[in-house]
Amino acid sequence: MQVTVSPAVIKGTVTANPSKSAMQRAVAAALLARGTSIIRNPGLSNDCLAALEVAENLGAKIKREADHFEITSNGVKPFYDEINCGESGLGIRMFTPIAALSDIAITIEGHGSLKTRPMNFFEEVLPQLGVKCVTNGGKLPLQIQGPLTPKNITIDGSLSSQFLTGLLMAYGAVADDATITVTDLKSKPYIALTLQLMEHFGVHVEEKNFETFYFRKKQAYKAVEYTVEGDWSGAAFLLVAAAVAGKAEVQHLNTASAQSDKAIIDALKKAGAGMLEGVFTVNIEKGGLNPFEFDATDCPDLFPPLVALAANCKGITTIKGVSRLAHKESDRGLTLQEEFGKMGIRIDLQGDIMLVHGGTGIKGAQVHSHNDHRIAMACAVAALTADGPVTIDNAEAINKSYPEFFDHLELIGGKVAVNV
Ligand SMILES: O=C(O)C1=C[C@@H](OP(=O)(O)O)[C@@H](O)[C@H](O)C1
Ligand SMILES: C=C(OP(=O)(O)O)C(=O)O
Repeated sequence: MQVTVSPAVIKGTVTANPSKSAMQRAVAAALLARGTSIIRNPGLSNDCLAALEVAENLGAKIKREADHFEITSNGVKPFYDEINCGESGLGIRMFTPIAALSDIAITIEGHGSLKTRPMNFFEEVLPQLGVKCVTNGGKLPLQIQGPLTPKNITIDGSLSSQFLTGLLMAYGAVADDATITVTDLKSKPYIALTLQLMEHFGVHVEEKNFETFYFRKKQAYKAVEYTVEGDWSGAAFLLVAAAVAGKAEVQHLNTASAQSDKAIIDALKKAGAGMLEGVFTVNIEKGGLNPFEFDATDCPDLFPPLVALAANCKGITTIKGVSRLAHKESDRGLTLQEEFGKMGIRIDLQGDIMLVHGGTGIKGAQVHSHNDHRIAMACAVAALTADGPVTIDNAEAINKSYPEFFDHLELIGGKVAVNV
């Protein structure tokens, strides 16, 4: 799909889409529980749909109602010997240890960008927990056979927090007096979200300094009701759109959320945007547009909207944490540099630092998403203040996390044309 976004003034009200990070975790917890869980405000992005399909293949019965999903489970009891996690990094890294709770040999597949993302972790860690694991040279497909037996274990958290999320979720179902110790953990708030979700489903973990996670006694996930929060990661694009091109109200955003990407608020304040935060609503309008310094090491998904913001701020914005971007849907440091370069914005990559030379004028151009949803959305936001239309090739990439994105952009005044 090719989409053209033209310069426009932003004005309007929009409701944030459901968080795929929260939804995928809730689906996993509902699978691990015994009984029927109700998931309200469910996400329907590709990553969420993949999680629902994996949960079904691992034994859950899923019923879709008008405004919620009912997930009935009796724990992990695989129906199939293969699961497919689509393109979701969280999906594969969370469901692999969960699938390993069963003693059935399972092949774990995915497609698109997931095929190139590193999975060596499993080969190194799962055998220590009694799980046979073979990867394809550190990539997909994975062949595993459990059952996973929790032990005191030390893991490296520097590549991704998602592996730890998977182990925590799986330990939650079976561990009795076992500790996971993690060194050099990145993306810590995502672990806070995991622990919050587990607590909601009745499983408590004793966490210290995000270094040790102790499971004191055997617990069981409980089937409960859960409402998926609005997504700060997707909303970040709408908030930046308003901050550079007008004003907007974004609803259904929990300003006390554990979501990592709530940190977009800090960056917007630094850049001088006018902001009014309610409990579940953010009002935002164009302000200063000053260059800013920001550390995105623990909220790497904010890089693309931050670059769209920085492109509009006159001067050099410094964003730390580029090394976290190499293994996302694309190598995001490089793809941002390449695609914003086409729009006349210079980006320098200096080790872990990104320098965005903003305020030099954004040019209309033809850009490519590299099959990366956040690159497509960042280019669309940059288009709002460009000197002409920006045409985005492979714009359907947005479906991975935010299928409603172009509709939402239009709702607040964006000029969007889908080219046939
Ligand atoms: O747990 C999650 O929901 C996620 C964790 C982050 O990954 P890393 O821990 O690899 O940074 C983030 O980039 C990803 O989009 C979603
Ligand atoms: C990196 C992302 O997701 P995941 O790692 O779950 O595929 C993302 O949504 O930007």
